[in-house]
Amino acid sequence: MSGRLAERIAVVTGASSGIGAAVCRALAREGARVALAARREEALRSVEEGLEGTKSVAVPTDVTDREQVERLVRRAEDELGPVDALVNCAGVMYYTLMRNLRTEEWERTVEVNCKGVLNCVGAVLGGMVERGRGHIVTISSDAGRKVFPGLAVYSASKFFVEGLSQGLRLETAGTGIKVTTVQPGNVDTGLLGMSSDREALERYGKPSGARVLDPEDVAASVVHALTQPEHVAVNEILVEPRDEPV
Ligand SMILES: NC(=O)C1=CN([C@@H]2O[C@H](COP(=O)(O)OP(=O)(O)OC[C@H]3O[C@@H](n4cnc5c(N)ncnc54)[C@H](OP(=O)(O)O)[C@@H]3O)[C@@H](O)[C@H]2O)C=CC1
Ligand SMILES: CC(=O)[C@H](N)C(=O)O
Repeated sequence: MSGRLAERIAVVTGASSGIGAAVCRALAREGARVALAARREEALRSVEEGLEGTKSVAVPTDVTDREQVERLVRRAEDELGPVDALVNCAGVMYYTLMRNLRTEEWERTVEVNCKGVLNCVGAVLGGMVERGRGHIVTISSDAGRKVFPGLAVYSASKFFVEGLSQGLRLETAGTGIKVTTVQPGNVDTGLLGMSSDREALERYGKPSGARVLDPEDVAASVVHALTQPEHVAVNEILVEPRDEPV
C-alpha cells in the first residue's frame, strides 16, 4: 500500500464513530495500518469494513480500563507491528450547569477524557521511547483553550489534555517523539446527544446555525500533523468553523 503513511502503524481510540472513524479512514487512505478501538463492537467492525486496502484490526476496548488498553496495544503490535502513532479520539461531552450537580456526568468526563487518555499514553510510551520514534495525537477541543459556559467540567478535561501534552512534549524532546493536540470547534457528530441536563442544553447547547466542521476536516488536521518531515513538530492545531471563532 502506498501513501504518505505507508507501513506506519496507528492505534485510534473512539474509532466507532465521528472524528475517530474519519481519522481511521484518512489514515488508511494514506497507507497506514490501523488498530481501531472503542466499546461498540458492531460499529467498530463496520468502520473497519469501510477501510480501503490496508491491514487493520478492530479491538473492542474501554479506554477507562487500563488492562483493556494494554491488551489493545499488544493486539496491535502482534497483528500489525510496533505502534508509530496513537490518536486519542475517545471522549464524552455533557452540557451541565455546575449547580445542577450532575456528578455522574462529571465523573464520566474525568474517567474517559482524562484517565482514558492517560491509560492510552501509558500503554504506548515505553515502546516509543525504546524505539526512538512515535507520535501521540490527542483530539482536545477549542474548549482546551477557552472555557465554555455549561461545559466547565468538559473544558477542564480538555485543559487537562493540553497540560498533559505540553508536559509530555517537554519531557520527550530529543527522544524522537512528537506530541500534538488538535483543538476542533464544533463538529457534526453525535457528541451533543449525551447531555441529560436540559437546562444547560437549552441555555448553552443550541446550534448557532453556522456551518460546522465535518469529522473529515479534523481527520485532515491529524494527517497533516502525522505527515510532516521528521524534524518538524506540529504541536497544536486549532481548527474551527469559519463562522464560529471563539
Ligand atoms: N464533535 C465536536 O464538536 C467536537 C469533538 N471533540 C472531541 O472529539 C472526540 C471525538 O468525539 P466525536 O467524534 O465528536 O463524538 P462521537 O460521540 O461520535 O465519538 C466519541 C467516541 O468515543 C468513544 N468512547 C466513548 N467512551 C469510550 C470509552 N469509555 N472507551 C472507549 N471509547 C469510548 C465512542 O465509542 P463507543 O461508544 O463505541 O465506546 C466514540 O467512538 C472527543 O474527544 C471530543 O471531545 C472536540 C471538539 C469538538
Ligand atoms: C466547546 C465545544 O462545544 C467544542 N466544539 C467541543 O465539542 O469540544
